[in-house]
Amino acid sequence: MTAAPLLELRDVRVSFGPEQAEPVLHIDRLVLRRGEFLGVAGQSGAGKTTTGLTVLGLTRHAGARVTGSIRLAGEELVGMPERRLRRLRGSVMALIPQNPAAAFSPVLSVGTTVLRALRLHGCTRAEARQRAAAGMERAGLPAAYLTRFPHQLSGGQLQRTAIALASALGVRLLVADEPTSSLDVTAQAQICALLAELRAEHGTGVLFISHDLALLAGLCDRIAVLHRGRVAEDRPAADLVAAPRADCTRRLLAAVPGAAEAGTGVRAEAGTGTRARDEGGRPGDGNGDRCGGGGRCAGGDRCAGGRCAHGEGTADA
Ligand SMILES: Nc1ncnc2c1ncn2[C@@H]1O[C@H](COP(=O)(O)OP(=O)(O)OP(=O)(O)O)[C@@H](O)[C@H]1O
Repeated sequence: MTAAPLLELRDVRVSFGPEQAEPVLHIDRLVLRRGEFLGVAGQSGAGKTTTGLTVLGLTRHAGARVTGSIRLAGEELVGMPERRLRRLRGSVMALIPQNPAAAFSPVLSVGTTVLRALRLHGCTRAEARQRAAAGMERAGLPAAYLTRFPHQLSGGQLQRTAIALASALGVRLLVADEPTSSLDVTAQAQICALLAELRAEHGTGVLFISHDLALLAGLCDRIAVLHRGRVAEDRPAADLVAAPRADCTRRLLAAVPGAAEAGTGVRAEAGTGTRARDEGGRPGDGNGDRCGGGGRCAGGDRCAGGRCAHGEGTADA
């Protein structure tokens, strides 16, 4: 049985500037199901970020005109009053930005930001504290880090704190806009594994925006490739990278290091399958957890939450 769409975009057009301006984004249809990872790929300027921000109702702040239909769990977002949208952002959907510092005030401890967000969405003070600490623990960070200011955390730690908040809020939809592009491969793997845990625990659907097809291939169920604001192809990740149909997809694949030698097949190098713990967290066992990638992968079973992030297969393969 096919799961009902968590998010469905239909004939969505986004334009900036004068009334008669051509839309920079025109998506006929894009669907994300509950618990699904949908990769959104495309070269620079293709419309990836605009897609994510439009779903969250944030392009309107930049003066965009948005028409068409965006339904989240059946509720229409296009034209929704800002007040209601604000309530949904944080309780039902959230953004993990490329630069996590943007999500935190530089003059507040990250804990203050996290607790405020939780209180805003109905938690009592005690509940907020408990959920924030649990979220940090899940993200592999000591709860004591909540007392730190953003500049006292590394990019990866800050990104994990942002995900800890999303986890504490139990959001159903996460828009992750290039969340790992500024991180090293270990931190990248930690973020991917964390997102996969969110999926496993809350059934969170993730719109994962990246120009990195190898990363998306290892992490996502499906990938939609955008080209000049249109969906050029939208197919199961494995099929898309094995046999790309659109020229723009082929170009993105050609840009993956090593892809030229390996033909079109991309071996995703997204995760290492291990999740390091920062001091004060649960210590890793040094071996990493075992990978669920059908026994063919040397990673851990945290490797994208049972779905192998190494392009080797899936846990139940
Ligand atoms: N606020 C804005 N005003 C005018 N045009 C905009 C605005 N935001 C985005 N655009 C245009 O929309 C198009 C898509 O931009 P977008 O940032 O979504 O691309 P992208 O695929 O995320 O690119 P990148 O990978 O470089 O971040 C571009 O042509 C861009 O110039």
